[in-house]
Amino acid sequence: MIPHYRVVCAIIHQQDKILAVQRSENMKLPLKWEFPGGKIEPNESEQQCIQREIKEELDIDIEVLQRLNPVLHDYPDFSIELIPYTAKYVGGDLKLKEHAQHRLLDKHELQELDWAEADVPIVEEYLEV
Ligand SMILES: Nc1nc2c([nH]c(=O)n2[C@@H]2O[C@H](COP(=O)(O)OP(=O)(O)OP(=O)(O)O)[C@@H](O)[C@H]2O)c(=O)[nH]1
Repeated sequence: MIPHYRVVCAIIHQQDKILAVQRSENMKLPLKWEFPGGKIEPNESEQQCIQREIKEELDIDIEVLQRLNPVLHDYPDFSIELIPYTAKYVGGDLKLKEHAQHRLLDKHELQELDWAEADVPIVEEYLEV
């Protein structure tokens, strides 16, 4: 059986821009772009998970806004349920703890990135909102 993960990610707005982060070479899905987030731990709510992961990975504070539709995706060696939330940047200086780089993008630039496959439908749905 391949592992299945429940992963929460945040589409974070900072003024008119949206934050995207690039996975580093030594992570799974190397150099793919994603929304920051991570696996839900036991006894943790989705909202607690996203707050914790954003603090750990980026050291910024966010306000969680709206849950969007989850995506089920099968990668060759694991499967995920990826649950996106929109969120607003509230404060703190962004420090990348795990990722290779970050970009703040206009909405129309999002589709230019090489997204992790599970994120593609999320970007598409977000652009329709
Ligand atoms: N955080 C996040 N993970 C995503 C996204 N899209 C996507 O396929 N994933 C996958 O979901 C998995 C879980 O995320 P994670 O951020 O906790 O993974 P991790 O650092 O523990 O990876 P690792 O197992 O290599 O240490 C990762 O393998 C990642 O590739 C996304 O938009 N955000």
